[in-house]
Amino acid sequence: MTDADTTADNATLLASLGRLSPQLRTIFWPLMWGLLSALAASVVALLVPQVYRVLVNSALQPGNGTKGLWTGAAVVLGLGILEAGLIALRRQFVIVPATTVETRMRTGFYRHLQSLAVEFHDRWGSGQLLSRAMSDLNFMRRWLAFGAIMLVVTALTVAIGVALMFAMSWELGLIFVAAAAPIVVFGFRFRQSYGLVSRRSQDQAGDLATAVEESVHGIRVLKAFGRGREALDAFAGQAQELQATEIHKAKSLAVFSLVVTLLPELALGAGLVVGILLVSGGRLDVGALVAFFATAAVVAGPVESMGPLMAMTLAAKTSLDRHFEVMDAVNTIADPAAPVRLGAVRGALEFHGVHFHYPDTPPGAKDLLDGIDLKLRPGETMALVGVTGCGKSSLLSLVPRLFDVTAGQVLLDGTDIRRLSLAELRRHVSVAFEDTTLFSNSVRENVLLGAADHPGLSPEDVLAQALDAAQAGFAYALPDGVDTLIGEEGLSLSGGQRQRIALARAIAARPAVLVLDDPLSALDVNTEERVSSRLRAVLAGTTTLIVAHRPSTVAMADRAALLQDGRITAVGTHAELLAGNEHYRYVLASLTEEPRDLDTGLDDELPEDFGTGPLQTVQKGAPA
Ligand SMILES: Nc1ncnc2c1ncn2[C@@H]1O[C@H](COP(=O)(O)OP(=O)(O)OP(=O)(O)O)[C@@H](O)[C@H]1O
Repeated sequence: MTDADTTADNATLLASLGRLSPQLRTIFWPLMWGLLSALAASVVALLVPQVYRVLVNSALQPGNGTKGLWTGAAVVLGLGILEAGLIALRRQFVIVPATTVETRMRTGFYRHLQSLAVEFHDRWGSGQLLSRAMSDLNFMRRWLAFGAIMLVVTALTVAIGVALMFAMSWELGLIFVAAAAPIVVFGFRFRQSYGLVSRRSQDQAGDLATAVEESVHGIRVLKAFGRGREALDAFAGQAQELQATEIHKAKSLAVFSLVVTLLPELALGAGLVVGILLVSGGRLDVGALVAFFATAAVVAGPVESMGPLMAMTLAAKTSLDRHFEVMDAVNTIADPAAPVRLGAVRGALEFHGVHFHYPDTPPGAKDLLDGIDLKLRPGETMALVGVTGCGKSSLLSLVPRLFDVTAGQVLLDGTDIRRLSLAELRRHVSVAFEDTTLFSNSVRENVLLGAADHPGLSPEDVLAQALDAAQAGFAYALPDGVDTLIGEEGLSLSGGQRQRIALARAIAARPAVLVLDDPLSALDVNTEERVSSRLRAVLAGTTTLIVAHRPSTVAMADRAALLQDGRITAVGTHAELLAGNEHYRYVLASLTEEPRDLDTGLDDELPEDFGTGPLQTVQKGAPA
């Protein structure tokens, strides 16, 4: 569970449920009609005992025959059919509005997740987000369509039923209420304890979902290291914790239900004795006594269902609290109030006095980036070199504003990137990470994910050029060519193939600034050389900042910058730095030429019809 989860919202029930009101405004009338239908069904159910009363009293009158009996039976049957029809009507009224609210809230949740900064996603487990997006909203819908309406209707049914009982006999009414009062007190205490345990269970279910998600993702590592047993043990432990919570939950619900069922039964027993005494004393007629017990039977159902309905309402509160915990998370990386528009971008990138530390850095600790000054000329390729963990990836993540600087500025063509809209910034800046993420889509859709319209170039041209530049021609030889499904639910690609698709994606966006976080690490030296030489041509007009883990990657850059102790301590050509900087030589010596995930590139032969014409160079801002 994350820190964020522990902020268990202590908002009152009404305050939490009240947050639904903006959603309810648009579905107010269908919901009202649903409520009225349910209420009418209850009133009809309460009318039946009154018919019994008339029936019994008239049937017991000497000489009345059976005529009234049949009429009474027909009325009871008619009321029964009416009640069933009204219940069906309630379902009809609420089903569309409730699912509409659920869909709307789920879409809003997804939109909000997309907009939240990486820093938020670092803190929250994916299972927690998944369970909030799916099961919590699903539960909220069920509560809205059934629980909320039935709670109101149940309370009103009990109130009307008790009033009718008092009207028939205040003595019997008092006995029933005497039994109902402890239920209210007990119900109130139950509300508090059940709310806590229900929250715990929902959080634990979210953690369990995270565990499943992580082990599915990491199945290769778990298998390769033979850690399946440990993962299973850890999972079983978590599952048992959830089981214990669920048992606790079920037990407290069982105790509540016991009290709620037992007390009315005791009241009915006592009522029967008192009722017979009243009838024999002539203070109550037999019809009223029968009607009283028939009404008590109708009201007993709602009284018994009060517990589960209250519990459902509390769980719905928990679900809503969990939903709004995410919705209330502030987007720390947002558009400025009045964004500056850059127009044509040259691609001059500058880090000016940049400081940065992650949000979880202890106070007083030295910044990870401690005053970075670095200028990249338009069209220049700059390699970023430094020992492992010195902050290279972190520095790169500042350019597309995955994180914001904590001090200083990152400037694009002299403008602080925080003054641009995120959409504009990310149109100009494209990224490829070492750790590639491909979506469950075709190669084409993955590559063209961020591709903008380019005058004079069809999407097919952009795709072909990007695949060529990334030396990812193997895509044409896949079973369905570039329409082959890849990603989690598609064809498995090698590490190097994935990297090249991701690189093609970054290139297809044809950005002014390309940020590459060691995107060639999984390639063998020969393939890397081919990719590098194509990249050099393709990136001729694109400013590129590339993290290099291998000397060959450094060699393709115009200049290299050395990141050391949070600062850029040297900038120059590879040859200059090699000749004049000891730390640079030390870092380069520690870099390996071996790819971490060997990808031979043997499958890279291009189909005959690919790339036979003069290949166009992807130049920013101008059609090739
Ligand atoms: N999201 C994060 N939250 C908190 N700390 C982080 C986060 N990402 C990285 N760090 C920490 O910041 C430091 C620098 O990490 P970074 O990935 O930027 O280094 P790097 O130079 O790119 O390393 P490498 O060469 O091994 O890829 C590390 O100590 C790392 O643990």
